[in-house]
Amino acid sequence: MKNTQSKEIIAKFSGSLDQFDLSVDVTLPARGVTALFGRSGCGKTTVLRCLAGLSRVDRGYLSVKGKVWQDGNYFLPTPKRPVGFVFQEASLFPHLSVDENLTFGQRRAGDRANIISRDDLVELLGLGALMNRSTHHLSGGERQRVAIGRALLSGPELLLMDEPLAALDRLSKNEIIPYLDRLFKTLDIPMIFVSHDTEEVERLADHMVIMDRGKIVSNGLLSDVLSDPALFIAEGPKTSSVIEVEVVSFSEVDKITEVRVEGGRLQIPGQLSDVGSKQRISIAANDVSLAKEQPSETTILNVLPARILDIHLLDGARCNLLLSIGHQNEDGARFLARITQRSLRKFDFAIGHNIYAQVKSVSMVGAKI
Ligand SMILES: Nc1ncnc2c1ncn2[C@@H]1O[C@H](COP(=O)(O)OP(=O)(O)OP(=O)(O)O)[C@@H](O)[C@H]1O
Repeated sequence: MKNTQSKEIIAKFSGSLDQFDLSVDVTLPARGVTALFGRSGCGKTTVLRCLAGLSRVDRGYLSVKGKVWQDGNYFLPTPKRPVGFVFQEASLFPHLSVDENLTFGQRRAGDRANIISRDDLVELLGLGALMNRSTHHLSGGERQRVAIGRALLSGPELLLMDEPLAALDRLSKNEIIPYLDRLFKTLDIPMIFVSHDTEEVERLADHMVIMDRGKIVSNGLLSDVLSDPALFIAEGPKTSSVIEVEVVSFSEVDKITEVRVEGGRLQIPGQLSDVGSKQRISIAANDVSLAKEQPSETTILNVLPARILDIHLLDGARCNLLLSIGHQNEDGARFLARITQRSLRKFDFAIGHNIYAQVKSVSMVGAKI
């Protein structure tokens, strides 16, 4: 296997597969979770299959953390790729217990290095009480926890997950996400998961890639991609932006948490977590309204000085505005506001204007280390 200087993942796949045209050229981080997002049929699973070596296009190149897995002359076959693959439905061995399923994964590792000890994995995934159980009677969420554990014990250098939570209902998703969140933060390998669900992406991903019709249309930090006003995902009714914050204080009197964001501060009802901790919050574009002057009397807790960085007209009556917190420069945390085009005209809002953003509600997404 050849080596290259790049320590990231470089993936270039182009060609036709069963009449589907794929044209992907992307560089992904070597650590953390990347969400692969896009409409049904845009090619997400096909990209995962190419990464795993299960599909082969005419022109393919893949290097993972400095090792070339394929290029014009060389193709590392699937069984030799150090990849953990998790599918939508956990394909556990029904005749084996949870413990034995994990052992099977461990055997696959051969002489590949452990990326996590079995004990730590069992602890982080909360599998201790399930070890002697047959896989027949596990819940969907439990099955997926075992499947992810088994994949990670096989010593992968890349973890690929194809809609691992899609078969679960909302309650089961809410149950499994904290386990995955804790686990993923401890792993030093790149993890790529396909998802349709922005809530799960906001919670688990650090990086986001958006596909459309076999091509990559956006690739970057989760917060940057989610706040791109021109992307099709910013057009939906539930569009929201994700911002990293630090908890600054909690008022026992009125139970309000104050957090610091780039360029300002926000107040959030309830006790979020310990002072000093890093968190991730989400602001729905529909919950943001704009004012030209600072409103003198309002019940809204968060009225933020902000600058308009971009305006994107949507079909119909509405538009998305990209805002940056603060009036002094454009380095503040960025988020989207959704207003009507009538209001845009009435107040004559334009790129570069300083305005006041009234944020009606902020929701906690999860803890970030
Ligand atoms: N085995 C196959 N034979 C023929 N065409 C296929 C096959 N698998 C996928 N395709 C086609 O390739 C295209 C991309 O499919 P792919 O499964 O990669 O999309 P996707 O983004 O993962 O979709 P979804 O979100 O619905 O799972 C689609 O047009 C699909 O119909």
